[in-house]
Amino acid sequence: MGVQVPELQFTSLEEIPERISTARKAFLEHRTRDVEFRLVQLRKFYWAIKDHEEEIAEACALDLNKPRFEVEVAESGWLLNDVVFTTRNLHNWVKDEKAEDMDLAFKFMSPTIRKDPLGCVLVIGAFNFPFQLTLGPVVGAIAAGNTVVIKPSENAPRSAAVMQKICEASLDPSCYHVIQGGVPETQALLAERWDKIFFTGGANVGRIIAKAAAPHLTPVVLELGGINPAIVTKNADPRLVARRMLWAKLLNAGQLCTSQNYLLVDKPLVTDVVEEFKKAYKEFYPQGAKVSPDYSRIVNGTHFQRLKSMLDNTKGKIMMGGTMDEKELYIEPTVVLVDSVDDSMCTQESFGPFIPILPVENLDEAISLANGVQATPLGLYPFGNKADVAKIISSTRSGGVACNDAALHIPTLPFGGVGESGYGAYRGRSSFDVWVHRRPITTSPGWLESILSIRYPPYAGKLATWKAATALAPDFDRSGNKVAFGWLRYILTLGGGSAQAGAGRATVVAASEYHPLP
Ligand SMILES: NC(=O)c1ccc[n+]([C@@H]2O[C@H](COP(=O)([O-])OP(=O)(O)OC[C@H]3O[C@@H](n4cnc5c(N)ncnc54)[C@H](O)[C@@H]3O)[C@@H](O)[C@H]2O)c1
Ligand SMILES: CC1=C(/C=C/C(C)=C/C=C/C(C)=C/C=C/C=C(C)/C=C/C=C(C)/C=C/C=C(\C)C=O)C(C)(C)CCC1
Repeated sequence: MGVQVPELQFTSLEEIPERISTARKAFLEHRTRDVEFRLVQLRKFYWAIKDHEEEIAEACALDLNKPRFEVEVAESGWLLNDVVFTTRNLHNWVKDEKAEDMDLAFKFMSPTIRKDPLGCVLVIGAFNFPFQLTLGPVVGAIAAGNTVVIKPSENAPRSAAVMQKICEASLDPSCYHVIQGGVPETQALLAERWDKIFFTGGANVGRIIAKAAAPHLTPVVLELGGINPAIVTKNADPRLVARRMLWAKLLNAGQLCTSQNYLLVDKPLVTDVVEEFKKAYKEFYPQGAKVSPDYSRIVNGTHFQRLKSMLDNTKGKIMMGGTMDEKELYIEPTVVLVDSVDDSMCTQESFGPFIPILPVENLDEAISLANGVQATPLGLYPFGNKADVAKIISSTRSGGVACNDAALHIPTLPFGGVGESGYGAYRGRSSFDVWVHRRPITTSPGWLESILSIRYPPYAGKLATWKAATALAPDFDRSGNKVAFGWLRYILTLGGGSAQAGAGRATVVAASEYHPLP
């Protein structure tokens, strides 16, 4: 350690519109259209992240007391891999796609899908994994050819300052801008028109973002939190449950949007699960979490007080942990046995190291409670045998599911919420897809004019030909049942059927309509 980390300086409010207009102008001048330009930006970005790894670690330590291992796995190392993965695949992702499922009649128009950049976009980051969650979406936005304005969270100020340094050291200053600030600066950004806004944070601010975007018809991605359940059936292994669930609450001291908020545990397993939590805690932190270099702190006093009042107000029984130190913003990993989902430990997203356990009679009760607490959380963590897990997945909804695990998300799988946990997904290829418009392009050759002339007035006598050429015949009856061998009948009668059959007819009928141009 010992590297100097810059202080965060807020951007002046007057400067914000000018910076946005520079970014917009750069897009309108097509500077980011060229794929080689994007690749060079990403490659320079990679080396800037690499060159600032010490500062990233120091900033994360100052902001959150984040352990070096977690920084390298989930911040700098995560981003470095993300950039390499993107640069390796970008030539493939940007390629025009041949449109699928096309009727032969339209194949002559060479239908393709172009992946067009959206324009000038805004990324607003969160504090908890500041580098990953702010610059991760930016990697995709650059790859897709957008110009980007980046607003890191002011709640991780040192990380925000280092992000600015990294961006300014590597990225084209006309296309990519970092704006620093809190609520007034974010509101100044939101007053402008964007081609997409990508927000990671809580649902309350998410609503503010969506409202601000609506008058401009700006599409929004909302990566929000969730009151994520873990469901533990009688067939689960208590040791595995405890080790994995505890891990999700040790990472960044539980300030992790994918960590479980509460556990619904089959009654006969509760004692064993609690005992295994104690064993795992002892194993992970033999001297306790407070003196360990491998345990983060709560980000600030406001969040500390919020968490403290959750614990103060619980009617549950503390089974493990429960200590805290406001001066150090330290809260111990804490297991609480509760008797209702209405307990203060379960009614809100803790975003901290709390592990409330609610005993349940059976799996049906667990599913019903989970759906009642929040029907669309960000993550869901079922523990049990194959049949239990299958039943849980098919009776619930969530952004993602990690069976027999906690908080896990493979870095290149699409990641995003559903319903109350947000909308839109990124990571891996989805980080590119989320930032492009799939623009269908067709080209109608001149020689097709005689066939296409069926669309022009006068219409008299043309409808029957049109229908015969284009109508798809159903392969199902009025009761909704699939008709066996329906396709054969349609082909034999030239009455419709599959796309291929329709295409054949279209060509035959259109050819019969052929009249040379006058
Ligand atoms: N789905 C995900 O990927 C993900 C990741 C991390 C965090 N989260 C969620 O984020 C929440 C915690 O993160 P946070 O506290 O940084 O989020 P937050 O909701 O406080 O949002 C932070 C951002 O919003 C801005 N902001 C705050 N109030 C505003 C207002 N009134 N008007 C305009 N802008 C405003 C801040 O300047 C900051 O940039 C948790 O709910 C967590 O679950 C979700
Ligand atoms: C190592 C070898 C192998 C493979 C081993 C495997 C598969 C190990 C897997 C380890 C995992 C899953 C480690 C995960 C660590 C994650 C950390 C520290 C933190 C992540 C935080 C994240 C993503 C935060 C996100 C936050 C969000 C979205 C919101 O708040 C073999 C078996 C292949 C070969 C031998 C060697």
